[in-house]
Amino acid sequence: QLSVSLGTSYDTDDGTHIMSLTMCFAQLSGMNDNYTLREVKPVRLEPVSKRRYTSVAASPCPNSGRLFRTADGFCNNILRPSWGQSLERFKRYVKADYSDGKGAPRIYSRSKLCRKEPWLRPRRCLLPSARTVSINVHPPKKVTAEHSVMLMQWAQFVNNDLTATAIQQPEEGVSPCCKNTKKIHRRNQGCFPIPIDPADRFFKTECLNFVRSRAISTRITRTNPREQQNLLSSYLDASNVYGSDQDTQDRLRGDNGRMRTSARNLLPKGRDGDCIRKNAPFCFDAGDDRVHVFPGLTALHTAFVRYHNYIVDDLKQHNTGWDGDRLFQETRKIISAILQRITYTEFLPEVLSDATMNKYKLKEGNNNYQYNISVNPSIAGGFATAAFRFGHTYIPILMVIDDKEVPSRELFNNPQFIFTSLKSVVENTLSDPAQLRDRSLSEEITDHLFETAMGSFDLVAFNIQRGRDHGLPSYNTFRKFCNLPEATEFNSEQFDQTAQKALEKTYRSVDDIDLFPGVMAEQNEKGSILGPLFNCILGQQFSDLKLGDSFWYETTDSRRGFTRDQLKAIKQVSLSQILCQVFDLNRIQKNPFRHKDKKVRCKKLTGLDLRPWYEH
Ligand code: HEM
Ligand SMILES: [Ca+2]
Repeated sequence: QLSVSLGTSYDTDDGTHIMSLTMCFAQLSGMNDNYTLREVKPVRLEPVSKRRYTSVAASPCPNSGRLFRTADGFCNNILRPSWGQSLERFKRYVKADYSDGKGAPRIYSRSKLCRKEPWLRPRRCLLPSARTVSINVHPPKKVTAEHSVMLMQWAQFVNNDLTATAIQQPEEGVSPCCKNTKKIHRRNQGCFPIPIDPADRFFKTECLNFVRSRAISTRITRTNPREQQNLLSSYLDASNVYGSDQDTQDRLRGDNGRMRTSARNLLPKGRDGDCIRKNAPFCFDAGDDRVHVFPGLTALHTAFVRYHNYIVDDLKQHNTGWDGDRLFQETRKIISAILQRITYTEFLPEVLSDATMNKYKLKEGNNNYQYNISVNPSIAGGFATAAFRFGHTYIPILMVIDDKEVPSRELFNNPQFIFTSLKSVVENTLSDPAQLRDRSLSEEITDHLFETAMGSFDLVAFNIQRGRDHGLPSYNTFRKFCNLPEATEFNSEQFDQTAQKALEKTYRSVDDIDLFPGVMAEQNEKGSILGPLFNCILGQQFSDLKLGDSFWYETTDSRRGFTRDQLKAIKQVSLSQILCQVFDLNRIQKNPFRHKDKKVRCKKLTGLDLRPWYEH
């Protein structure tokens, strides 16, 4: 079923090849025959984050005059300039757990039961296949949520501002991965295929191809184990709109501070192989290359490029002395601030409990934001590889577009409806329900992800396998990190009865439970759609992203922040109002994340008052 052609690859400094996940999937699924990789620039082998300056004077970062964010996040922290910069390593909240202590995936059970004959050397048991965990612990169930598909889309849009893991290409001769099933568990190389049971409900192959994430360093030891690399600036800085490096930013920029667009004010034309182009005239270009993954996501990218241009056009009229650079940077700063504010004041309260919002100081303050230069704003593995993947549970089974039901499997990576029916995509992203946040996930993503004639994938199995690839410790280890009691038995009270049974059927030991299934199986915390461990990991990461960002929108540093009046104006804007404005809607829910919320006339919502930016 899966015959794989790996196409072109790019050599980096160290001779390995990297690409992002979408590219990898596109290739593995044979999405496009003439698929070629976007050029990947040579990558620093060693992160420079060990470098620490003890004084502002010694730091290479400017610290006077009017300051704007760099494209890649460099120098946001003037003493640790590479913290949060694109191409840096993921940080870890909990020490890595590799099966060889260095970099081989976590594959062995803690259980001692696998010695068949007592006189022989005990044999270590393997963990269950990630596909088996997916089938047993995350079966499909059709229950819709009070939340709209827009909540799922915002989560993904934010995610694509924060994290994209660099993927290694399998070595020549090793690919396709599945040809080497015999030794799969012992490999510390590019391939780590997911075994499939012959009785699998859907897949008829022996295994699913899986390419390991790129190791940031080739010098791996027990004290310096394998680490993964984030291709994005980790800051919530609208890098999904503007790119995570200067070249991408330059490519996306138009004249006079504007962003480039294409006919009918859509995103600019990108490279042919970046999407399924069957019925679309072209693929788009955007700050993050996963822009086509779902129509609502493409719509949000379109929304913020349009909004950028709207602001630039207004400021240009009033500040005739500003050149294109100034117009661009001032607007980019407003857009990043609005993205931060929507995320922390509109989105997070929908998913985290009030207690978590308070504990991690995630609520908007009153002129009392304190930047903390010793907080590392990089993304943690446990967040990217498990916790923030909670959004996958929300992916709908279908979407209504132009009054027709379209199964999600036909929407992945397919931009055709953006060209034909953008307004309908937006309206239905707002009014269609998301799937309920529970441990079940739809077959659209567990059997039919990125489906083509060549085959398809299981996203849940990938989440679990990715965790093992990254040496992510088990669920219980993270419970300990969060000061939560560890599960000692499968019938621990944080799981409901059916989840207990599913976990027990799948794992030999409670200490084997992978983070993703464990956290997904937890019962929700009061006032949250997520359990306590989710609340802790997400709370901690969003706290780091806020306290460790010297350009945080509420900063009182006059060189990096806004004036009082500007901030006041920013605090009037809402996601609903922006969507109304850029898509010319008539009515919308005040809360775009709840599909049943009462709709109001768009005219009633307050927009961004740009007068505080006018220079006269
Ligand atoms: C239409 C919906 C979506 C599809 C088809 C999709 C697909 C994928 C795929 C294929 C991966 C890579 C898996 C791997 O090999 O490790 C991934 C990663 C990820 N997804 Fe999704 N996803 C969707 C929505 C979401 C949503 C709503 C969220 C919520 C926040 C989310 C969060 C993540 C995260 C955090 C990662 C890891 C990113 C990285 O560091 O590389 N995804 N997704
Ligand atoms: Ca970013």
